[in-house]
Amino acid sequence: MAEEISFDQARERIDELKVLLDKYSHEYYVLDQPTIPDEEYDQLYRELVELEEKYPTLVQNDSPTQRVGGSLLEGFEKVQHDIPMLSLDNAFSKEELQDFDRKVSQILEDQPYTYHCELKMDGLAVSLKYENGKFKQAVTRGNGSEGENVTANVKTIRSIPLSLKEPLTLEARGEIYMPKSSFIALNQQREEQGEAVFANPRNAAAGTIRNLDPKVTASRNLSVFLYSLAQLDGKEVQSQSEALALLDDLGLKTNPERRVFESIDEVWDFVEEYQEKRTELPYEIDGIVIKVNELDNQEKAGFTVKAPRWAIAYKFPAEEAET
Ligand SMILES: NC(=O)c1cnc(N)c2cc(Br)sc12
Repeated sequence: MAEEISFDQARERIDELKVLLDKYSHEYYVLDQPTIPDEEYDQLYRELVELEEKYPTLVQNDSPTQRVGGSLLEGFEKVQHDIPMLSLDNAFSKEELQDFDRKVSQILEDQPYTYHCELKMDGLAVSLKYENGKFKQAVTRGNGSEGENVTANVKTIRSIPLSLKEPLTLEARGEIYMPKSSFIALNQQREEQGEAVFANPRNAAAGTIRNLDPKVTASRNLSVFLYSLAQLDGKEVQSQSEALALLDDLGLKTNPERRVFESIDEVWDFVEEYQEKRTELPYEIDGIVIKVNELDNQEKAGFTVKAPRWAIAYKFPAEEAET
């Protein structure tokens, strides 16, 4: 029997365990570079559960044990986005990318600019809000102006930290997705249980996020890639590449397959590179997102009614159905 531990000793140990478990969780789920065996993580986690059971008043809202809520959800309340979640104009050829570049060059009146290229995830778009560094709310894109509050389900996604490495208030946006391997395993399980299978990982992720039981969501191994900062208090960034570097520094998960280029021809090389590589990636992508990198240039370019003038999505040709 473990010797009796006092309230103050328990509080100290709970704080230590939270720091350790957050660190190991970041290494495993965000960096994909675990430094301890799973058994050691599980042992620390069990110790935290026991201490919190012994002293319930010491349970913190952002404790790793608080990810999966107990109760079934009634539904999803509607939430207005402070800033609309717009879609992107599409390009389907190198010539259309060159047209886009000519327009950007004209709008920026030949001021220097660079392009930030990122993978276009095939998942579901989500907005994450943190207040003073604490995870507060997750909302789906919905119709762009209004989405659904999916906080309880998103809280179960281990690659989404419940607290940031700095106490900042911000809104980060990205894509929730289901890795290909998890999609295959889930469909096998559903087939064995005589349930309808999901058509693709995007539908599986969307169906999982819209499930009314957070325990089901927690069991489905969803992940996230964040790709934009919609709001940021108390810090300044000058470019998209700096914004993503800040997300990394705060402990948020971003996609590492990204690069800055000076010309649309180099962008096209990147597009062709990933059109080849996409089948080897552990998640589905359906194109490349190309953004003017400098935020002052983005501001100068502005938006049309439905999309930014400073970004475009190159869509890969639909993959031949695997025979
Ligand atoms: N990297 C990105 O910006 C990105 C990736 N994947 C996506 N499905 C989307 C959608 C918009 Br809108 S942006 C974006």
